[in-house]
Amino acid sequence: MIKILSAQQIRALDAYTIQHEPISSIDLMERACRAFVGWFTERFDETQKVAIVCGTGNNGGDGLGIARLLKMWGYPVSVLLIRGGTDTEDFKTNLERLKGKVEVIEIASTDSDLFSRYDIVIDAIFGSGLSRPAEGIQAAIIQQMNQADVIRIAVDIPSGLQTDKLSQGEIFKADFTISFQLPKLAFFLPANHASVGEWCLVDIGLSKAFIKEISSSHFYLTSKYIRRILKPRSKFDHKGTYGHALLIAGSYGKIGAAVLSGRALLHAGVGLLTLHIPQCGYSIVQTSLIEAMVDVDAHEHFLTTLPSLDKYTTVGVGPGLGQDALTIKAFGKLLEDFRKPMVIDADGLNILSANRELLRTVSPGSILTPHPKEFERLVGKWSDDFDRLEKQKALAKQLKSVVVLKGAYTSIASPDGMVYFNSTGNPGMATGGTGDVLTGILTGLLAQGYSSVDAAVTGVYLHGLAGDLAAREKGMISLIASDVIDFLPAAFKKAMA
Ligand SMILES: NC(=O)C1=CN([C@@H]2O[C@H](COP(=O)(O)OP(=O)(O)OC[C@H]3O[C@@H](n4cnc5c(N)ncnc54)[C@H](OP(=O)(O)O)[C@@H]3O)[C@@H](O)[C@H]2O)[C@H](O)CC1
Ligand SMILES: [K+]
Repeated sequence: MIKILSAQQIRALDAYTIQHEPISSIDLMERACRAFVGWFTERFDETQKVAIVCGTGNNGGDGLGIARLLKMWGYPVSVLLIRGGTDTEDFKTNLERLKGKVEVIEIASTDSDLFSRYDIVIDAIFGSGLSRPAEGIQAAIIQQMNQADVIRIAVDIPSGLQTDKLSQGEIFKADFTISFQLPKLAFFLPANHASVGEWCLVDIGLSKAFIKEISSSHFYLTSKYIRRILKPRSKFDHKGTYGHALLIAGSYGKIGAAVLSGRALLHAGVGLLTLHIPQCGYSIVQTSLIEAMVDVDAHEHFLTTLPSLDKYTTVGVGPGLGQDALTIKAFGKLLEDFRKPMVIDADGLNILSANRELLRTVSPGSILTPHPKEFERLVGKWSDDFDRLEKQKALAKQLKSVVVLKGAYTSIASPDGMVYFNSTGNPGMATGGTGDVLTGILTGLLAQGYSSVDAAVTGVYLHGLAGDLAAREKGMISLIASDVIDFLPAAFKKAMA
């Protein structure tokens, strides 16, 4: 997985690389400029008229170097320079190198058609050195860039966006952000999507030894990391090796949630599956999930009783459960009696929110899978995405469990304060039942003996990967939860290849 470092750590990484490679800072900047231009020239041809808006720090220095290289590549490029703040040495060097090659226009005020003659605007005003909201002429120019009818590309991080803190004021709204070597925490927070756009990393050869050594509590999941976790099967394995899961789900009119979750659970590789459902679901489940055993509740419509629990490796509970008073009672008894890690989702989470005394009976090592609304019921309102992240970490610590907060970059908080951001999935998955599918996958992995954190990161990754494979085949609009299950085998194969 890829470490997500703070602005301060990135500066330390810079300095370490310069010192130990060794490489001069201007040559490291040149490497960054080349990496950016490599990305750019693959996507845009020389007919594009380019404006590069530069500040006077190293982000601006990057912009000047990029201008020189693009000019060499034959692009019609101009530099718009905003003075203010100290000129860094590398900025000055690159300004010197630009003389006589590229037009540099110093701008001290905005006028409405500043960008009307360009096709692409590259933002190199501020990078990871931003320490306060953009103001004055910088803020006005950023606003002007955002209003122009151009393609907007940010160098390293959109100007005005803080790397790892709450951002305020004008922020550049990039269509693309080309970031050096490592992603920034800001990229994973929902509120920043409009500013970051589609981001990608370019390698500028920063010290791998330093990155290995430095500690971080935020990570970005990669296929390589997931591959290392997934365990291949061995010849002498048998059904028992892969656990016996109990799935408690479904109520009258919502038996589908139990079927979706059960199907996903089976495809996640569990050895045996028993579904506990109300009587109204008996023939539906026996017909649609022939590989699963069924244990029927005493009630016709919803959960009121529990089977004996000791033969089950793990329990998944919540999809389509409902919140009848008798269900709440049975759920409370489940938490009391089943003292092993379990997966709690949907109405299981809503029952916890409405009966907070039950929170202390959640078995340590469990996995909770709220979407933002369920999360708000659990922890209350948050002021911004950073506050939400802190609440997620705090809940994971309080329950000694893993909290999976579903969304564009689903985040997985472990009890020890680590947070993993998922790298798969797509908006086509915002459709009924995909949460039930995730619950099934997580329960299936937990039943096979994966640790709660490994089951959560792997399950979330595979769930999103299956959704990506399904979207590639069927498009995002028509994608439904069953498609995610259908592509789960391909996701496992791809992740283990
Ligand atoms: N390893 C790498 O990732 C490399 C990154 N490079 C590039 O370097 C920038 C970071 O450059 P830096 O000089 O640290 O800072 P910025 O260019 O982002 O900002 C310039 C200065 O602006 C001042 N500042 C901060 N906030 C504001 C504000 N709101 N208004 C006005 N001025 C502001 C601040 O100085 P102060 O003393 O005023 O705090 C900044 O120093 C990184 O993003 C990359 O693009 C290297 O090129 C190669 C390696
Ligand atoms: K920038």
